[in-house]
Amino acid sequence: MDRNKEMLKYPSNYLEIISDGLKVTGKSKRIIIIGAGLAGLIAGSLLKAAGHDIIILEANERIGGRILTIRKTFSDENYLNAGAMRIPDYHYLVHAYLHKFSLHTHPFINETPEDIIFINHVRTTRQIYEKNPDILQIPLPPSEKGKTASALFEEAIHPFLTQYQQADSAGKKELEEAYKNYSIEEFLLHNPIGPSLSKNAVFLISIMLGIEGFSQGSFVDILTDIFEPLTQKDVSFSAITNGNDLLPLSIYHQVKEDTYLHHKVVAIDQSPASYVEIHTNQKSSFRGDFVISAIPFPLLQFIDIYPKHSIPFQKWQLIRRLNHIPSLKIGIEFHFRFWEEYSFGNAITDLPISFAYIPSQKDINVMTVSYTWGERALLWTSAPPKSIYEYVMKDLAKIYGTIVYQAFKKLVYFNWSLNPYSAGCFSLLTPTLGAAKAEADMEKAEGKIYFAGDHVSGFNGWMEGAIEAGIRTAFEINNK
Ligand SMILES: Cc1cc2nc3c(=O)[nH]c(=O)nc-3n(C[C@H](O)[C@H](O)[C@H](O)COP(=O)(O)OP(=O)(O)OC[C@H]3O[C@@H](n4cnc5c(N)ncnc54)[C@H](O)[C@@H]3O)c2cc1C
Ligand SMILES: O=C(O)C(=O)Cc1ccccc1
Repeated sequence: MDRNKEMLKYPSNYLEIISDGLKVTGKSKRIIIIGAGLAGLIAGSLLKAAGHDIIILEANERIGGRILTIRKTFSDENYLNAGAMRIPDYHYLVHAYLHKFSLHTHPFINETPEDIIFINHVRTTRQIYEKNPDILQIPLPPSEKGKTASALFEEAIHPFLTQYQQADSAGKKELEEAYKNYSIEEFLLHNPIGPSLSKNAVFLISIMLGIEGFSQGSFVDILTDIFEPLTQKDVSFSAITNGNDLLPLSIYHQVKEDTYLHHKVVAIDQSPASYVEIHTNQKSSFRGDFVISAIPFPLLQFIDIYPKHSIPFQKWQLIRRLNHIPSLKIGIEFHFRFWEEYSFGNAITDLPISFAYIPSQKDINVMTVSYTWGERALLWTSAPPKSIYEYVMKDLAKIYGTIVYQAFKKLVYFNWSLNPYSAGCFSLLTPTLGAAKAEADMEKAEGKIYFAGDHVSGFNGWMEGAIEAGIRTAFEINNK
């Protein structure tokens, strides 16, 4: 995929707005922003710098939303990015803000030849597997033998991807329309324009590419949007040294005195002609000219909006259905970095832990020992908390050896499905939802209500999307 195509998505001025701010129009407005995640903070900081009067209402005791760096549980400078953890090299808006705030980054270790693959009770390394894919002893038809999961996946999507990359925007829309009813799993099993794969090949691809939690996701959406960075071979990733929350915290310093924590918005009333009134759980209310909802769509269902029909039927249908998929991360601080002693890499497995990532920052002893999405995360949600240690360590020992028991120091986990401030991880479009999204015109403001957040962007599920939507809404209101 042409990584620069993402840049073509943006009006050229997004990067200028990050470096120079919005144009000062002299027409100061009061804007209420719901949510102090990345999107809300970006919108608030830009509007404030352009001379507007802003208020940010945040339900939680902290800012940052789904960027969550857990520190206090661990010793010394150790931390776990329990939410956003990696930044694709072509997410230009994120990188522009990292530059603006002089935040240091280091390469995020997404995959290495030393990664351990433990699938079908077979333990091997990525470099051995890539030379001999049949080592996993997964029953495959002759046409699929000797091919890696990536090769099988690339063969299956190549015809579509070639057409899509060569098409102009009208052609892309036609292709999206033609294949909008396929889930990723359905496309791979009953490929309309390429080789169909066996069930076992789709199983293998799901495990190796992490789409197991997304199997019912829209083929078009997964390939062209949400999963794109993870399925392209030549994408590199980075992470903010000492924790990804340093990005929202850097922005927060600019709007701290305008932000109310512990203020959960419970109602938006845009009935009055000349203002919108926001009510919170603190029995306080705030009036403004406009409001930016920078919270996940699922949570908007808990907010009363007046007049009821000020949100069109199609958009309410989407708000109700654009649920966030489950996700759970488990981190362990170890007494010593055993992975360095044995040159171990990350882990990819069909065991319950699914993915494990060794820390990319060299002096950190905290490993992400399990990262799951979708139904794989639900398995952990069902586990009694006191069993999590036992289940995790059993899997880790199979992959890294019993050294993990000697090295163990402290375990922490974060279940995004049980998080009242996000209702899960991020939204996943199913084929029918893709159509509903197009109909609902998600980005369009409804009266005085503007919509920001990764879910109303070209980068759903990524910080890039939160920034894009934050800039878009600030830009639109500033020009009113
Ligand atoms: C497990 C996980 C892994 C991820 N990995 C990556 C990654 O590697 N790279 C990447 O780029 N992105 C990743 N993401 C996605 C990224 O974190 C999000 O896209 C981004 O942080 C979303 O920002 P946002 O401002 O749109 O929403 P949020 O961060 O969800 O912010 C919404 C805010 O609104 C607040 N809120 C909710 N309801 C109310 C209410 N009623 N009143 C007031 N406030 C309210 C919440 O407390 C929250 O602070 C990951 C996310 C998760 C969960
Ligand atoms: O990189 C990650 O781990 C994320 O969660 C981002 C993401 C977003 C959407 C699909 C897969 C990964």
